[in-house]
Amino acid sequence: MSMIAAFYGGKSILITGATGFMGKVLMEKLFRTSPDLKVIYILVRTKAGQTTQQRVFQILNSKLFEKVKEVCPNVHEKIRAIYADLNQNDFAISKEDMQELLSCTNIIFHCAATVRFDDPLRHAVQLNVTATQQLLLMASQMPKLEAFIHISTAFSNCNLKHIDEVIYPCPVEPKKIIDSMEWLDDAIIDEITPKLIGDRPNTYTYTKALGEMVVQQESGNLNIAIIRPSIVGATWQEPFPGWVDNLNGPSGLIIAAGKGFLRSIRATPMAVADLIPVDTVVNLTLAVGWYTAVHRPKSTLIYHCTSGNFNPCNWGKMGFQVLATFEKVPFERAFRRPNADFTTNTITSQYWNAVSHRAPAIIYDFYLRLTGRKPRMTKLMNRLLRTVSMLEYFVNRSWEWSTYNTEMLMSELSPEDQRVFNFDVRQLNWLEYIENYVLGVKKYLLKEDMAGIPEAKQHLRRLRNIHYLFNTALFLIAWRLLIARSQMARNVWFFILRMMIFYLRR
Ligand SMILES: CCCCCCCCCCCCCCCCCCCCCCCCCCCCCC(=O)SCCNC(=O)CCNC(=O)[C@H](O)C(C)(C)COP(=O)(O)OP(=O)(O)OC[C@H]1O[C@@H](n2cnc3c(N)ncnc32)[C@H](O)[C@@H]1OP(=O)(O)O
Ligand SMILES: NC(=O)C1=CN([C@@H]2O[C@H](COP(=O)(O)OP(=O)(O)OC[C@H]3O[C@@H](n4cnc5c(N)ncnc54)[C@H](OP(=O)(O)O)[C@@H]3O)[C@@H](O)[C@H]2O)C=CC1
Repeated sequence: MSMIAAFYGGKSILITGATGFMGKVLMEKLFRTSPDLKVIYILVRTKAGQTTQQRVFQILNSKLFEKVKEVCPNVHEKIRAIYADLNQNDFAISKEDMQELLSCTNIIFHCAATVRFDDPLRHAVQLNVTATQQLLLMASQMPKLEAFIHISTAFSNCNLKHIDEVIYPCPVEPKKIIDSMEWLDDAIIDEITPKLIGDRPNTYTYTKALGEMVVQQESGNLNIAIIRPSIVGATWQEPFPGWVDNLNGPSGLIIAAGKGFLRSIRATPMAVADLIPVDTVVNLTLAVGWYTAVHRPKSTLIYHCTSGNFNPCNWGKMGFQVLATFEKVPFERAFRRPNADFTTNTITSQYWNAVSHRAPAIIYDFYLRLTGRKPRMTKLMNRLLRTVSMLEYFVNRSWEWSTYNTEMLMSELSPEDQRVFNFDVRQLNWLEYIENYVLGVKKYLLKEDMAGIPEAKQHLRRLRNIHYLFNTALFLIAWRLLIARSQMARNVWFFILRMMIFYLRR
């Protein structure tokens, strides 16, 4: 019997960010392994015209939850969606709901965040810092609370090369930042943002670091732990391999590469690609919840959920395997044939951007105009290149994360828990994982059918022929222009012709 699964039995669990990528997998695993849990409260806002109930209905009816429905047929009765907006005071939770949350909650998993790299500082602070502070305040009023688990990121201190499982102070106190957001206007905030974030690449990593400081400062008597995952990718094993439902991290780039939009990138092939499957993060999170509640460590423990020091893989190897998978299972209606040119040089990268990305987009838009359609490719390409430029920071550096606490926890688990809540990435076969990841992107993000593979392969052959034709035409035009202008080129051309005739006559 799994001790961790048994621990969550009969518990009332509060999850923020349950509608997000990680939140959904966390809920799924909880219901599947502890179907006798009492209730999962989830804080949900309305979005895209959907009520909170409709959003929950959609999640429960997704493929991700198919196994859960077998194990826990009354899952819809055990999930209690509470309307909440983490940007509002008291999260805009009704009095009755708040009362229920305060009096019943046993465990909190705080996953909600804005993960956008380009969010204005005010918004990122509101969600990643102020909301965390408010949630801690709520937690301090919960008499039955056993553990508060905060999800941060391994990149909250990405300005350092070696990162320990400790909280590093930021030069300006989070409280001062929160206060200043109240009275500074947007223009001034924009102006001081680069100074505040310092040598971090974006507001996301900066505000996640501030969030950790808030956790440390406001922890009071609470039992708290912080988990720092690196780049979270599709599921490795559970509930099935390759599940992914958003474009963050590598997923969007896999689409862009598979559809032939992205063919080169400024990336260091030997840099460690610190990907971590989402089910691994969830298993560690649940194990940490159990350990924190049962063993009540004296101080706030931080757990790095990373792969680099256990089972390193580099971007070069990953890119290669992604391309190999595209050969077997190509994406439909590609713009160009997939390719992967890695360059570490900024000038070469700009050259490839012009030749491989912008020029084909301009030519295609010209073709759309000629055929009476609205040009769109240049705009799309500009957006993609902007996204890529934001991710480049993470594919040109390697970090070392110490994993003392994570290893300690692994050794504390019974063999059964090590199996059911496996977070040992040493067992992960990267080539297999990447292949499943690409397949998952095709199935669950692009919603493409495997029956379309022969047609997709045929389309790629057509693109290859167009490519050869285009290059031959370009060469002939260039050569014709050269011959018209240079005696030397004419001499070479006639020499080649004479040689060809000579050999043909023999
Ligand atoms: C698995 C192996 C990977 C190999 C890669 C495959 C390629 C192989 C061969 C290719 C050849 C080239 C070689 C490439 C190989 C190099 C490897 C690259 C991979 C890796 C990169 C990962 C780095 C991630 C680092 C993460 C570190 C921190 C981790 C965290 O803690 S948090 C989670 C990470 N957060 C994010 O990823 C958020 C990023 N997104 C944003 O910040 C924003 O969305 C934005 C990018 C700034 C864009 O904002 P906009 O306002 O402009 O637009 P919007 O959000 O509305 O979206 C616009 C359209 O763009 C689409 N889109 C959104 N996000 C992405 C994305 N990440 N990638 C691609 N496209 C994206 C969005 O859907 C919109 O589309 P539309 O609706 O059609 O317009
Ligand atoms: N994905 C990754 O690569 C990594 C993620 N992390 C961390 O993991 C955690 C989960 O990330 P992930 O699941 O990928 O992120 P997602 O963007 O998929 O999910 C974010 C969640 O936060 C919720 N949320 C955002 N704003 C509000 C709001 N104002 N009120 C209520 N809820 C809100 C979202 O709700 P809604 O659906 O309504 O938008 C969603 O449920 C985050 O803390 C992130 O920092 C750490 C390392 C890597």
